[in-house]
Amino acid sequence: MNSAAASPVISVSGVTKKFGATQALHDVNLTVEPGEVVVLLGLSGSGKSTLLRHLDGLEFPTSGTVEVLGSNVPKLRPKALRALRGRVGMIFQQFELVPSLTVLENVLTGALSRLTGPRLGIWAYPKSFRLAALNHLDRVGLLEKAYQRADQLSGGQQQRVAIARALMQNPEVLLADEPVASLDPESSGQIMRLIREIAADDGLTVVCSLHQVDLALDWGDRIVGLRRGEVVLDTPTEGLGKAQVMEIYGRVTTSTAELNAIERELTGVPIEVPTQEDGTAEAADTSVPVQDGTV
Ligand SMILES: Nc1ncnc2c1ncn2[C@@H]1O[C@H](COP(=O)(O)OP(=O)(O)OP(=O)(O)O)[C@@H](O)[C@H]1O
Repeated sequence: MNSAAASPVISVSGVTKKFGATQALHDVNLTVEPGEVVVLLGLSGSGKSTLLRHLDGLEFPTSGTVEVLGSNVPKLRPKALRALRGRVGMIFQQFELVPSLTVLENVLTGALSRLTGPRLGIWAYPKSFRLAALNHLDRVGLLEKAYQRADQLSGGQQQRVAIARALMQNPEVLLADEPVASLDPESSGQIMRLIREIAADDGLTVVCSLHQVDLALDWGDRIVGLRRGEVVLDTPTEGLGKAQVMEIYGRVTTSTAELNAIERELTGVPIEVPTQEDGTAEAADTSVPVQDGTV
């Protein structure tokens, strides 16, 4: 193996991010190796989007370093940052398609970082790009929808278009910010399977934020749990159970109400937490083994 292949794709070190008085990230460290499929797991407001946005240079750290594909992201000049973004595909909870454009043209916009000047209409793109876009639509199972307006598609179909658009960049890294939060369970499963399939076929490194423990355990190679901007869990999913994930979240909170809220949001089902007289949760049962927890 050569040294380039052994280098991490993502290396976040000591990153703190403040938005005014709000500390969105606190001393975050994260290393992602080539081909890894990592889930960022956490509640709303735990810092998942902020961390993902640092990886694409959409946010810059207040302190700490962010390296992606060998580049020190905050230090990049605009042209180099654009070039890096061309190697990093991103998909979002709300798909972010242009509703009035056809599916095909939406996919083609994924190639804009490789072209110069504005492009209006599919005929403004070189033939090789149009063929590539059709090929990507075929991969996500939407070839027959190529000439429909994007807003005529279901949510799951729109997310497929967004994936095809990201593929148009020929990315090396795929970042997905709650990609199934707006979808029903069946479409969610299909989209998550599709992302894994494409990641395996194309050798992509994936970092995907989710808030459902079950989905994260089923889907990722590794879970990185965020809580109030801090990494409280970083472990392979193999052999890891939901109880262990919850136990770690339990160990980093002291309030019963907060723990119940975490359980409800992460799983949809509140658990009974024994309370002490002062209303705080009893110390977590440390008899449950925790793998590599960094709480
Ligand atoms: N541009 C911003 N300006 C001010 N505060 C922000 C900004 N972006 C994020 N925050 C704050 O930073 C914290 C982390 O937010 P972030 O969106 O990263 O969390 P999240 O885990 O992705 O949540 P969600 O799943 O709801 O998107 C929150 O308190 C949020 O209000």
